[in-house]
Formats: sequence, structure tokens, C-alpha cells
Amino acid sequence: MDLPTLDFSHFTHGTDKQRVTLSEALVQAFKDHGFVKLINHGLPEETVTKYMQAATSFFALPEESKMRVANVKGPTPQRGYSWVGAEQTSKLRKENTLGRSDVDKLNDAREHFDAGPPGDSDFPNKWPLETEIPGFQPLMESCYDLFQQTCLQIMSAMEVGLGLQPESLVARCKPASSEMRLNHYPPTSIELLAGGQVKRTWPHTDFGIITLLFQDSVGGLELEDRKNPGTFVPVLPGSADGPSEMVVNISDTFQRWTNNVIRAGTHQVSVPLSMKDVTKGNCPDRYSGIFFFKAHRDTSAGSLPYFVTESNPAAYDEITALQFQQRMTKLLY
Ligand SMILES: O=C(O)CCC(=O)C(=O)O
Ligand SMILES: [Fe+2]
Repeated sequence: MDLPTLDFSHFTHGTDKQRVTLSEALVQAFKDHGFVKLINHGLPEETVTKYMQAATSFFALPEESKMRVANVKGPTPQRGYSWVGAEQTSKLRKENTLGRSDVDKLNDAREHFDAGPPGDSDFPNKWPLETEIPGFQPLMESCYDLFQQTCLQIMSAMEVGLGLQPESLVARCKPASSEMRLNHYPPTSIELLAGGQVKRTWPHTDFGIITLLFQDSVGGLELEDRKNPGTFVPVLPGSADGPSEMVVNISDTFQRWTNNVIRAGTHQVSVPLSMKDVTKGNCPDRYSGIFFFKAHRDTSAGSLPYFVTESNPAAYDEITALQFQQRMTKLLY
């Protein structure tokens, strides 16, 4: 399977014809795979580099400093630090746990840090001490704003590609309720990963509208091949001398809005491709930087009337984006 790589500048800086062609290709890639790679996505290279560096710096903090901003487990949007084993993505899909008696042992070998909109008063962010990690909070907040802008542009392209009214998707995403996440996968025993109880990340879909994903050069991200359900193919990191690539996937809220016309991309993080034949030793550290683009909390996460027809009746319940997120987040613990 070949994941399409699209040049997003055709939408942001192209002719009318190029805008339409890009938008249609984007919709097609999402229909086919739930995933796409974008180049010339408009995010400065430096922003992406600094976002990834923020991950390295945060996870290098002493355990005590990370635990000072620990996320409180529960249904509320995640804020701060989740230690290895804190959440179990295995519990998000019944395919992961079906017929197993060891469900509580199906762990992720991953720690992560989550933050919501800058200055969020509903679910306040938890920032580590400025003295311990200088500049972390302002950097994260400036990345947030740029990622949010990029996602709004992708929504505009989806409006064109799907034949929706201009602003009809964009308006549902304001004010911003997106979330950013830094992931760290510590070196992990290959034998442990082969044992079947622990994965770097279990197969799942994300909860928001779309997700932006940046990964280091280690690899291991895989998406489900829709032509062969249950099998996964690698989403390889871009080459160091090639253009900066951004992985984008469709998440649950968009699947709900489009009433299954565009389905969320199921993905997991596994042993890197280059180590598939290795049976002993450790997988190296891996870092990823994520942006979960989300609908405004009070917006409906039910299917949009445009996608509900006699032959495709509404498949989802009428709940708000926040209620949906809480329903899903609760499953993780
Ligand atoms: O680390 C990755 O590449 C993917 C992480 C992921 O799927 C997530 O945080 O939702
Ligand atoms: Fe994910």
C-alpha cells in the first residue's frame, strides 16, 4: 500500500484549479486510508524541530518533576504527565481485548505529556517549573497556535473536497479546543513486545477531528491496511534530506460528522521496520509530537445532516464533542 504524499501549498498558494484538485485528492486519500502525508504544509521547519526537542527535554526531567504535573486519571481531558502504563490504549477497541482474560495487563510502553488550549479555564494545563525546563510553556503555546491554524486550513480544503459550504467545518472548531501531546517510548525489550501483552501503542483511532503527527527517525508507526483489515503497514519517517513531512489522520469525530463516509485511520506503534527480524535486545527510544485537532466542546459530535440520507441513516448519537471525548477518555483507565 502506498500512502499518498500531497503538496498542501497547492491549496494554500495554488490557482483555483489546483485548490480543487488538491482538496479532492485529500478527500480521496482519507477515504482510502484514513491517512495522508503532507509536504509544504506551511509549518516552519523550526517549529517542528523545536516541538520534537521539547519532547526530549520534558521526558529527560527527573521522575519527581514529571509527577508534579501528573494527569489525574478519569474522564476529563488529559492534562500533564501520564507515566508508562498509566493509560491503556488496548481498551479503546474491542478487537484488542476480545476473548482475553488478561485485559488489565495489556499495557502501552509509553509516557506522554498533554496540554490543551493556552489559558484553558475549563481544564487548566499543567506546566513544569520554568526553572527546570526554561521556555517550555511559551514554546508549546506558540506551537499550539500554529498547529491550530494549519488544521483550520485543512478543514477548509475538506469543505472544498466534500462540496460543503465554506466555513461549515471551520466554524465548528472555534474557539479552539484542540490538544497537543508529546510521546516518549523508552527503550523497550523486543522480547517483551513480542510477548503480546505490551505494545508501544495498541491499535486505536484518535478522538478528535484530525490528528497531526510528527515522528523522529526511529519508525514504528503503522496504519491499518483497509484492503487487508487487521494487518498494519509502516508509516515510514521522511528522509532527513527530503522535505519536511507531516502525517495527518482522520479521527473519530470526523467519522461521526461524515456518518462513516470518511472513516478514522486505525494506527499503532510497533517495533521499527528495520528491527522486525531481531529477537533480542531493545528497541531504541522513540519520540513523537502530536496535535489532536478537536471540535469546540459544545459542538455536536453527531452526524452532520449533509451526510445523513435514506440509504445512510444517522449512525451516531447526538452528544457534544466534549461528552464524546469524555466517553472515550474514560475507557483508557
Ligand atoms: O507515536 C506515534 O507515532 C503515535 C502516537 C499515537 O497514536 C497517539 O498518541 O495517539
Ligand atoms: Fe493515536
